[in-house]
Amino acid sequence: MVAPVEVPAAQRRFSAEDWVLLDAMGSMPLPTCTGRFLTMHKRRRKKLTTRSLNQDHAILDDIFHGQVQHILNKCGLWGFNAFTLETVTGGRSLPVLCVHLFHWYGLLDHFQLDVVRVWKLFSLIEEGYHSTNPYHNSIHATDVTQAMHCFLQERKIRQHLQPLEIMAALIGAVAHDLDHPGVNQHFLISTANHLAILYDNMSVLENHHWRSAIGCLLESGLAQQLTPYRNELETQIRSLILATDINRQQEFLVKFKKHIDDDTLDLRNHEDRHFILQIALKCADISNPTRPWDISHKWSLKVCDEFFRQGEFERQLNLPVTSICDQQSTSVAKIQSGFFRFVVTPLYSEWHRFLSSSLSRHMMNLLDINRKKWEAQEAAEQAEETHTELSDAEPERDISEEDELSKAVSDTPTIIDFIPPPTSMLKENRRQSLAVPTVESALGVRRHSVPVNMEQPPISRTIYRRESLPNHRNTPTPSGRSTVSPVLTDSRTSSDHLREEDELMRFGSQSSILSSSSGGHPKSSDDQERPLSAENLLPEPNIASMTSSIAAGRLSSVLHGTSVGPPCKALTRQQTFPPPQPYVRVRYMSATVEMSTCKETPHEGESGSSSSHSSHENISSAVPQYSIPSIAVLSPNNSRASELLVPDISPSNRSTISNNKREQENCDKEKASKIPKLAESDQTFEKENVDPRMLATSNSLTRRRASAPVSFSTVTSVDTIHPAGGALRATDVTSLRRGSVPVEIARQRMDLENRIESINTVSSSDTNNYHDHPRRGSAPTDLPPLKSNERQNLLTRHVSLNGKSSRRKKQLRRRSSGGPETVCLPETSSESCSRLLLLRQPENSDVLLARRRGSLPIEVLTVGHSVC
Ligand SMILES: Nc1ncnc2c1ncn2[C@@H]1O[C@@H]2COP(=O)(O)O[C@H]2[C@H]1O
Ligand SMILES: [Zn+2]
Repeated sequence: MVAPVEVPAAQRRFSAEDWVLLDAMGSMPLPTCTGRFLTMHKRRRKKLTTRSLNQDHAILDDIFHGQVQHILNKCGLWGFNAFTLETVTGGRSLPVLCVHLFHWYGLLDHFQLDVVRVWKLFSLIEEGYHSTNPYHNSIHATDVTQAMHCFLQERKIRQHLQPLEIMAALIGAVAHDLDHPGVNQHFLISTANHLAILYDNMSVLENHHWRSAIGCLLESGLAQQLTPYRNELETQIRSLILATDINRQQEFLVKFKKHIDDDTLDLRNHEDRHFILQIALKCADISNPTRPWDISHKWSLKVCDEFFRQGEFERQLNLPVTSICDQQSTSVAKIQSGFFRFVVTPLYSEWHRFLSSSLSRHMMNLLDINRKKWEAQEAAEQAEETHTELSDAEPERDISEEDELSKAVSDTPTIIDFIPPPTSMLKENRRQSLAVPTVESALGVRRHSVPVNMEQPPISRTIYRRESLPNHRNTPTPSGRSTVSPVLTDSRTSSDHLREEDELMRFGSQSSILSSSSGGHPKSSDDQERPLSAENLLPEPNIASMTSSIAAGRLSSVLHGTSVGPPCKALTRQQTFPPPQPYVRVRYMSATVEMSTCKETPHEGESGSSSSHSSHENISSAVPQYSIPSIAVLSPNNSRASELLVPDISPSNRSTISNNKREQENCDKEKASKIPKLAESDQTFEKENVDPRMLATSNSLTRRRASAPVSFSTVTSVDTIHPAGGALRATDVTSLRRGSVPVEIARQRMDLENRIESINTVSSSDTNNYHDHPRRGSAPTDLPPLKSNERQNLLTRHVSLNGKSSRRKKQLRRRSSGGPETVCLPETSSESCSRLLLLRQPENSDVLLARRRGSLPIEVLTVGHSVC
């Protein structure tokens, strides 16, 4: 073992425990590197219904040829059902459809392509989709490709299309979500996923999708057959897939609208054709709402299933639950109504204006029919909720007209829920552990475990804050108000909807302007604070993110600019799914993402990296050897890997997308590395979600940030459960407890009864002691006592991210992002823990309720309610 004292100054960031583990890891055999570069270690392959029979004896064919042919013959119709094709092809709908289309368009003949390689390409792509994703799986790729095929048939488009453009459009469509992990970019950023770091939080998924697509082209051998066209083909695929970033929706919509208004699109022009193909792919990507109801409905359920699954992961990780992913406070109908209205309708209206064909009319009709069905379902749900509330509500409490109005639109997600704010905002002061909220703010924009100390804009219930956003979007004005434009007010009537949409549009374009300009601004010190995420709160060269002691040293040298050993070319890779529990996280963070050929680590889709060119030089040597099955993207075996990573943007290629200023910027910035961002980070903070046992007590207590569990080295027995605040020393509470989520680390053994009992035994002096100390995180904060009607509001009002509120008894169900407000102290030598309940005296139950923040368990709320 290497003692810390012997470590050179440059490496002193490792703790003693790190060195023990590093030493142990150094002696472990390294797994074999396959050059795979994926969002997961393992991916369960789809299980075909007849696999057990045909695997061994090939006695059964999974493909029902007659039916397949029948469906393929009709694949130009909008009523196409990808699920049916998936069934009759025995789970191979993607390669079956794509090979058929390559034949149909004459691409095999035109480019003299080997059909076996073509089949291999699409098989690889199919394999690259996660069959475990409810929505982002290969059937979605089939569906989008078929929609793209329909659009390519449109008179306005097809007459000018070139074979290369058709091929790029089909490959772009089928690979546009390749290796999608089933969670959105926000989640990847929040958990500091290796992809988010690699792409500097910009179009993280889309960058990964297009690179994976190029990897498949190489691995299938098709790229070699297409040598004369490769640069152009890859450039187009890249540009098409990057356009599917939902964050760029407004950017494209505004541009498209303007083109149509000014009648400036000339499809004889290559640039214009490419722009229309980008729009076509965007439309195809969100085409499911415009399909016949039975198909559309199925997709809706699937996409919400995936959202809710993400919500559960967020809950498990003690992250704020994304509004549309929170099954406890939203519904499929609400999500669909919002998505249809705010995302699909604006884009499809323009698409219809452009195409002006029978297909576009048909799609608009179906969209309208489907939207009405979801809205009817949403209204029925709301009526039921109202009914439940009325029957449960106190008799004297009338629901005012205003309440009714706000209820009607209360929980429908708006555009802000689907099209997230610019990533630049996420980089700002993102802290969860903030100070004392006011009653007004709690009533206005509070949701879940987001801090409630938000500044309120002058217009009541105006949205400018949503969950997971930085707390200060804009520099406050001298009056302390945010300068962010009001986006949406809730006190609207149906006649206000048009105006509202205008406002939403304005917000959207603001978003994209902000987004695209973010990179141009010099980074303030605030900008440099990395977004809240599990790994960001880990000590940088933590053992958890190392693959070997050699790699650790190398990564350390990359991160900290030291010269320990030869330059390192490997970044570490973590498992995205399932998200590890905070305390077992270290176990999951072992696989590596290979950056061996990553001469530079470019990213596309967004500007914003201020990284320097030099950093890539540090990433250039041996690769930790791991076996990660799946598609090769950045493999050293890839003959053109360096070109792949630094796409050849020749002047001619550049012209392809020259009308897209943002992508040009991206090309210019491709040589920027992500590493300096890590190196710049503020080293004075510990990271969250680290294995608590690996943190020194003093560090963990003083540097604790945000929502991760905290660890204490204090050794207490499970028998010494402290009764409420009575045994909770002020120093424990104030210095130990920080962050906005519960601090459960060890097992929780105490049931609700115990807690209730404990509540009743808390003494006022202890409570006062507790409140005397600076508060951070989600423990109740000091608020003025509430009047009874305010209390009623707090108890029953549901406040959404949108700032919309309604009184919903339902919301009294669990709303926290974590478990009970307990502090468990893991022992170093045994498993036992003790818990400290941060409780209050019974007579202060009003205050308790008023102080409710997201992480407080609902049981405690209920207790408080019952003693009112
Ligand atoms: N029916 C739907 N309801 C809600 N969101 C959807 C629906 N269809 C598509 N989306 C979202 O729109 C996104 C478009 O890009 P993705 O396919 O990456 O991910 C998609 C989903 O997040
Ligand atoms: Zn998609």
